[in-house]
Order: sequence, then structure tokens, then C-alpha cells
Amino acid sequence: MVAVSLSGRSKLWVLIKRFILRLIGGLIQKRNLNFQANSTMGICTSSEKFVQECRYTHAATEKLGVLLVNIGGPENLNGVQPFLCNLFADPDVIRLPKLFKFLQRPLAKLISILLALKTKQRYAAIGGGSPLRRITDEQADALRTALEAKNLHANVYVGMRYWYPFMEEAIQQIKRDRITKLVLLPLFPQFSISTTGSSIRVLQRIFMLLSKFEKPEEVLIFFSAHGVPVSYDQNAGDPYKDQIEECIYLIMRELKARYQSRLGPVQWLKPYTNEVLVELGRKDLADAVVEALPSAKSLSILRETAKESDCR
Ligand SMILES: C=CC1=C(C)c2cc3[nH]c(cc4nc(cc5[nH]c(cc1n2)c(C)c5CCC(=O)O)C(CCC(=O)O)=C4C)c(C)c3C=C
Ligand SMILES: [Fe+2]
Repeated sequence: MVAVSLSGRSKLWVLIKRFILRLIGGLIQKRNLNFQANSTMGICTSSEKFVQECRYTHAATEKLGVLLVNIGGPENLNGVQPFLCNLFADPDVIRLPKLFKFLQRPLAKLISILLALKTKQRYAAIGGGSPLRRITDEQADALRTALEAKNLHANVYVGMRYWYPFMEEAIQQIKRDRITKLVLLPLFPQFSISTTGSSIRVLQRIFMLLSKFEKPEEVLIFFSAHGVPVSYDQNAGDPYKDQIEECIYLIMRELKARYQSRLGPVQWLKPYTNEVLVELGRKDLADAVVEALPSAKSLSILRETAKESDCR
């Protein structure tokens, strides 16, 4: 046990912190958790069911993945405050009434800052960071080995709820690996809304997005990138166009690029977003419009799509 002596001023600070945390606690409300079964996701509750799942999947030539889910934890002290912020930003951890939902992020930030020092001391006392990632990776390796020993084929992934590797990253990998059936294996020893419940919600959100479309396999995704004058590409050796094309190719092989943000009378990279959109609009084909470079989310695509939808 570590004894910490506090000056009068820091005692007052502790009291203020306690008061704020109590106040926040009072705002937190109980809500019911409403789960919906999802056909593409199995939740493993017993080892027997899991083995059945593998055998069935093997027989049906599906590609099975197992996602080990855990809370995650900061590997060093720098990660403590952002980790806490992720944790408290989860509406399954701080359960605010609907009316106060807009406070979720600012509250998470505030609480994480208030708790950071004390939490850092805790992590410092166990070696300066959480061992959870290492332990969970070891569990994943052990599961892989055990499955192979039984001649059962499944890719094993690790996804953390509040820290690296995040569940969202694991899902991206699962999609890249074209897993057709996913078993979610929460490593929390007991069920709680704040642990297993929250992890299931993340997956539900991701899979709900895909299931919004009646035939997800037929969804047309439309990429649009900022354009440059053709002379950049053809005379000045600008690699932009090639990189955009490659980027899109890597994201989704079957898609073609369209270009927006044309300026002036000269010819820009074609086909132009606005022209293709009108064409797609006529055919009622576009299900989604995607920016090729998410980091450069520009107003231009919104402006051009708005312009065209006005025309319709
Ligand atoms: C497995 C059961 C767990 C439940 C239920 C749970 C609920 C819960 N936790 C917090 C706040 C914190 N949890 C923290 C760390 C932490 N929590 C669990 C497990 C459960 N939490 C684990 C395994 C860990 C350690 C992660 C790691 O770094 O290895 C922390 C930060 C550390 C600390 O201060 O102890 C906080 C804060 C809430 C509010 C909550 C339910 C509402
Ligand atoms: Fe916890």
C-alpha cells in the first residue's frame, strides 16, 4: 500500500473532485439493454457450442473467425487519460438520460482528467501499464494452437473495447480476411452491460450499418476525390492521380474513381463526379457516396451532391 500525504490545498482539490464525481454519478440513469440477434454473429457461451460452431462451419466451407474481446488498457502512463476518456465516453458505462446525451463526451473528458493522476499511480504500481494486451494476445495464441490441434480452422482476432487494438480495427481485419461467420468470445468473466453488453453493442452498430441495405453484396459505393488539372498529371509528373486510383483499388477493387472540385475552363481528371452522379441519379443507382480520402473530408463533395440532387 502506498501512503500519500496531502497538503491542505490538495485536500480541497480532492473534495472538489469527489463532489463533481458524485454529481455526475447522480446524473447516471439505469436503462434496459435491448439485444437483437444477428444472424452473422454467434456469441459463444460454452466451449461445447464453440466446437460445434467450428465443425459446422468447416463442413459448410464458411470462413470462421473468433473475436476475443476485452476491455483493453493503456500500455504506458501516457495512454491513461485517453483510455479513461474512451471508457467514460461509452454510454454503457456512463448511462446518461437521453436529454443529457450531448454531455457524454465533455463529461468523459472531464472525468478522465480528474481521475488520470490517481489512475496513473495505480498503473505505475503494477509496472507502468496494463498487461491486458499481452495476456489477451497470449490467450489468442493458445486458442489458435488448441484449435489447430483439433484440426479446426478459425482465424483468431483480438479486439479491445477502449484501447489498442480496438474492436473496430479487428473488424476491419475480419472484413479484409473475408470471414463469413464470426464468433464473439468476450473474455469478461461475468456479463455486465458495461463490459460484454457494451462490446456486443459495438458489433451491432457495425453490422447494422451493413444490414441497412437489402442486398449488401449489390450496394454500389461511389468514390469521389478532389481533382487537379490534367496538365499536372500528364505534363508535370504529379503522382496524385495514380495514388488516388491505387488507394481506391486497394479499398475496393471493383470500384472506379470519379473526380470533383473542377475549377476553371481547363480539362480536369475525368470522369467528373457531378456528371456521373446525374447519370447514376437517372438510373437510381447510387447507394452511397464515399470520399476517396477520408482525411480530407471536403465540402466540395457535399456541395456537388447537393447541387445535383436539387436538379433531380
Ligand atoms: C470484468 C469486469 C469489469 C466490469 C464489470 C467493469 C465495470 C466498470 N469499470 C469502470 C471503471 C474503470 N475500469 C477500469 C479498469 C478495468 N476494469 C476492468 C474490468 C471491469 N470493469 C478491468 C479488467 C480493468 C483493467 C484494465 C487494464 O488496464 O488492464 C478503470 C481504470 C483503472 C482503474 O482505475 O482501476 C476504470 C476507471 C466502470 C465505471 C465500470 C462500470 C460502470
Ligand atoms: Fe472497470
